[in-house]
Amino acid sequence: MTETSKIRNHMLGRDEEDMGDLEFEERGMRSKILFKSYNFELSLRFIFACFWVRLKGGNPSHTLVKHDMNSQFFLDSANNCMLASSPIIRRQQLLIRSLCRYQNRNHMAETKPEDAIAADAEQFIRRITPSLDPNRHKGQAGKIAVIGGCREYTGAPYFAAISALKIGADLSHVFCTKDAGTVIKSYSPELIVHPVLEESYSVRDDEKVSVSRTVLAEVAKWMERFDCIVVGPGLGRDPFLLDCVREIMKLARESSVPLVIDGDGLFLVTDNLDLVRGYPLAVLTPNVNEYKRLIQKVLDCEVNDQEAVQQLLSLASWIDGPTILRKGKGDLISDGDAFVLVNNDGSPRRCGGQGDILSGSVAVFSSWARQKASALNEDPSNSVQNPMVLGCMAGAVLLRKAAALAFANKKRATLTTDIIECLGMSLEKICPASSGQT
Ligand SMILES: NC(=O)C1=CN([C@@H]2O[C@H](COP(=O)(O)OP(=O)(O)OC[C@H]3O[C@@H](n4cnc5c(N)ncnc54)[C@H](OP(=O)(O)O)[C@@H]3O)[C@@H](O)[C@H]2O)[C@@H](O)CC1
Ligand SMILES: Nc1ncnc2c1ncn2[C@@H]1O[C@H](COP(=O)(O)OP(=O)(O)OP(=O)(O)O)[C@@H](O)[C@H]1O
Ligand SMILES: [Mg+2]
Repeated sequence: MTETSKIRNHMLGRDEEDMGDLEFEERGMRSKILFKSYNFELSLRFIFACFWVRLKGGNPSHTLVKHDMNSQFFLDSANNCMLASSPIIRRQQLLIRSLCRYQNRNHMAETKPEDAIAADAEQFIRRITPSLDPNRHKGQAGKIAVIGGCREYTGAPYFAAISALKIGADLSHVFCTKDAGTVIKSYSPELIVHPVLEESYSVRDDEKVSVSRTVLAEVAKWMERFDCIVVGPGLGRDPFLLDCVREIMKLARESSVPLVIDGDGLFLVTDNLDLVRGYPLAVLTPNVNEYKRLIQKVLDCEVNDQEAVQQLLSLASWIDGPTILRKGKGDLISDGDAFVLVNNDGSPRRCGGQGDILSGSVAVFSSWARQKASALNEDPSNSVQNPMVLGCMAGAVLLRKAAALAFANKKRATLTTDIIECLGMSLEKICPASSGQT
């Protein structure tokens, strides 16, 4: 008998008719069970049934109980049950209420909440950006790697990697396919390019195992030197290539190297959620399509913009660790606990590549935030100060400022390279190079 059948049987008890308005689904991955009910009592009965079944040896790894829009229970793999009264849920609700208040106040034109949020974010950027101290050596301001770049896409990994340098990282590497290597090198001598990845068309079936090992070894040599790895810009969807990248991600996780996952990296992760599940050093940066796929896969429903905040919190709770930055007109960020909306002015141009700038920026800022947190001995498990959330917030604010500045200069002709050129000036306005802050 499956765990869900046991739970269902236990819940049914004597009075089967009480189960009237239940929606009960068994999910494929790791016996996830989603239970929705508008009946509070039934939700509680479900939780007790789960505990009972687990006590008897069952172990559904994640159980989400939704009881209308106002409360939610989440049982994690350690059988900890977050009830509606838990601090985490209370904080979620508080943040949602604050957001609503902001929206209302905005309607009444009393204050501009986006300005207030942007000001907080700018203060935070000032706090984490390292000073240009002559005593620091190369590498201390960040070593970033981008895994991406194939025959079709050479722009995306370049945009991500060069943005990291323009913001202030010391070294930026790109791991791409052989075809893409020379092209990316020719865009910039600043990037360290490793053309080590292979696509199916260039590898015979009988070579695949050994080629895959070689690729992993090539990346492994460098792995622990990186402060953050961006996986996915311009990676493409070749199955052999994605298999190799999956192994690289496992290795990065074993080595506790933070990951920013974007573009085709999200395509890979959406079908292999265990790569990031329970990993708080991962950031997912989905665009509209990528978010839709994630929501369908994880929550098994459609994107609901009326409940955007709640849905993002649920998604992050399910994935249990990573921070999610949902890109769009406003950038929504959550790690399942904290929630941030970034919506300072950007550019009305939607040219391709802006998400790539963002992924490189988030990699740098989250590395700086982690560095600052460890220098101050801040508790990294305190998610109010989750450096990955703060890195997302800083990256989104800066990208939008740079995009606004580029648009002011170039109008309809604004391209991604123009925005990259404005990163330095935008950061300078927030955090002047001569300010000497530490
Ligand atoms: N200058 C550059 O080099 C730039 C390169 N870029 C790079 O492009 C890559 C894709 O990112 P994107 O943002 O275009 O994908 P997105 O909006 O999810 O999909 C749009 C539609 O296309 C489809 N589709 C995509 N890939 C497909 C495939 N291989 N084969 C078949 N279908 C595919 C997709 O279909 P679906 O995902 O629904 O299956 C959806 O309908 C990614 O690596 C990104 O980094 C960008 O960063 C921009 C600048
Ligand atoms: N409607 C909008 N108004 C203002 N800014 C936006 C809007 N949509 C997106 N952005 C900004 O552009 C950034 C990139 O979002 P976008 O949806 O273009 O990503 P993407 O599709 O992954 O980009 P890429 O072409 O690099 O793959 C967002 O983080 C946001 O700051
Ligand atoms: Mg993208």
